[in-house]
Amino acid sequence: MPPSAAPALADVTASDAALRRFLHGLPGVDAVGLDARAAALGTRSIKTTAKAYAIDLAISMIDLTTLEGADTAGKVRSLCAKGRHPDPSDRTAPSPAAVCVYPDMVPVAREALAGSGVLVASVATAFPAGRAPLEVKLADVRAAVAAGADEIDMVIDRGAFLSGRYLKVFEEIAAVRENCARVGGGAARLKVIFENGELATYDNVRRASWLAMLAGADFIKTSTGKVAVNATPSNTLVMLEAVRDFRDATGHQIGVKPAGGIRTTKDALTYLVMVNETLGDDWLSPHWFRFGASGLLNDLLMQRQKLSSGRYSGPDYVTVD
Ligand SMILES: O=C[C@H](O)COP(=O)(O)O
Repeated sequence: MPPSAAPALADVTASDAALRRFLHGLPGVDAVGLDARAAALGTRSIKTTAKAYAIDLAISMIDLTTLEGADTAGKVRSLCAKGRHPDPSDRTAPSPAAVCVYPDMVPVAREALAGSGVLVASVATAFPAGRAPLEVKLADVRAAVAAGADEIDMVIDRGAFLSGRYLKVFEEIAAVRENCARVGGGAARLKVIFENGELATYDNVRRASWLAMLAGADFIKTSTGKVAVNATPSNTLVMLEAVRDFRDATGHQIGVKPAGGIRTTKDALTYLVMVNETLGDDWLSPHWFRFGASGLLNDLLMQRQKLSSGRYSGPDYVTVD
């Protein structure tokens, strides 16, 4: 429980039963209204001047990701080079927030990004399925942190969540958080991935959001990018509302990271409009909002070039993805 959590929330994690009562007592999500709201926000138009600003903001919010079994040190180095200088012809192009890799690639990314200001994020906890004993998951986290990860992206135990064992999920997140501590002080920021596509209902997404925030998540993240349904405007909107309500209740601000399947500038701008309308300026920074994406950066760079030069340079021009 965050230290200054409101007294009304102080007891909700004391037992499985209390946690279940609390999570099932949250207001139900009106799925029809939610989908309509998310769709309406997607139709907003943005002025050209605001668009240039929004594109740069979106670039700065990317966790530039490669999470493939076939990843090599060479591929990770190329991605990091792109993170340092996304547009070699225009040094004013901002860098993404982080490069996100598997734990064994953290030392490679750490070295390649040294001094760049681009963070190293690592998935951990037996990503993406999370099917391993807790000790194995915690060792995964410790190894990534020891190798220099600035951020850890963990997956929740969806089997436990879906069978109502909320306290198990809570305790696992809390244990991972403890293991994010760095020797010598400080801690990696913790992003908690729900895999919304497996949670089946928006009510479950809302419950998972509160559960993760109560357990000490710094960020809540929609998806691994490895299942059929990943981030959607609707399931992200549920999470935006949850972080808003959690801050109202506790004073703690939590970040949000939609991930998986976000590939176009139009998609990214839809999410930024949603953040702005739901949460306002306080979340419009890479510290509080991220896109987990492998292919979004190139489209944003192409749109950025189009805005400044009036023409597209084409996908080959913006290099590796
Ligand atoms: O967390 C990031 C996702 O794994 C990236 O998914 P994507 O390849 O669909 O962009």
